[in-house]
Amino acid sequence: MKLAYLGPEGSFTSEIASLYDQSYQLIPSFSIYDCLEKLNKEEVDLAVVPIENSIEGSVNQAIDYLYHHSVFHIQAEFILPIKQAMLVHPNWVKKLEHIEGVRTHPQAFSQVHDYLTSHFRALTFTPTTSTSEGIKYVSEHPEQALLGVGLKQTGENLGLVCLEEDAQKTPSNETRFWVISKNKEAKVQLSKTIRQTIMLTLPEDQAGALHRILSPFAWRDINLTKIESRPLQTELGNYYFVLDILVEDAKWIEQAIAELLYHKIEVKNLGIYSAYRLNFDE
Ligand SMILES: O=C(O)C(=O)C[C@]1(C(=O)O)C=C[C@@H](O)C=C1
Repeated sequence: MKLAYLGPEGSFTSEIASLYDQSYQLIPSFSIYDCLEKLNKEEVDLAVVPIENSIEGSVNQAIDYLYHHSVFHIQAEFILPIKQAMLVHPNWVKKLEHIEGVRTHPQAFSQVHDYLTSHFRALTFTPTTSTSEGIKYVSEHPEQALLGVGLKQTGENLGLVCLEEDAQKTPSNETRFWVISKNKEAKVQLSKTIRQTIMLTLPEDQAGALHRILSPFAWRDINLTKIESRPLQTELGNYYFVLDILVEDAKWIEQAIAELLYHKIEVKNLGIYSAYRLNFDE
């Protein structure tokens, strides 16, 4: 069985992929879109993708793909602490004033933007499909005065020097990842947090839409951990909604969903899954 992840090896996503289930063959993929396409075309059994970061918010490419394509099931959620290391080729360690650019994933770039502006002059930012892709480029181009950003270990394995281990804006930087399947529903394991995610589409021009979405949950005392609207990509002003629900009693959630359906709200159910917070420092 195969599991697609955002590669190359050494990305934050690969950390999750390699600890998920050792029996899967890991398939590094070029982008989040590519991972989910492989899953949708059933070339792999699972895909692991980043969903949300505590500094930068949702990973829209992943959320939108799940809404616009097929039926997917979330198998599990992992929350990983993210330490963004600032990495440079040894050639440039003593000549940091010559650094001209940074090559990394846009999420990582935003997370370390403050560090870059306070330590370097204006740098050219070149987006890469993952942090590990950027780090690999920096290590393979010693003649270019560049910085890579991402996992310290990935940089050091490729011969780069770490200038700063924790270059992100805030000390608590975390990213949520989902392990996703296409046809297989999740077997929910016992965990501290059990969540359910649904995506909602409203009938056109409904007055009090947000109220209609929230009230079935509010009066049943169901805890929502996130609500977000995303453009439907039809025309300006049309949205779909993503709700993360804390599962305490699944029966009440079923009833709330039935109420939504009664109001002609379309519900795409990504299922009930266990959520785990990882901390490698403990
Ligand atoms: O580029 C990586 O290493 C990834 O795994 C992607 C990703 C993301 O898209 O959010 C994952 C965690 C960090 O927030 C930065 C980048």
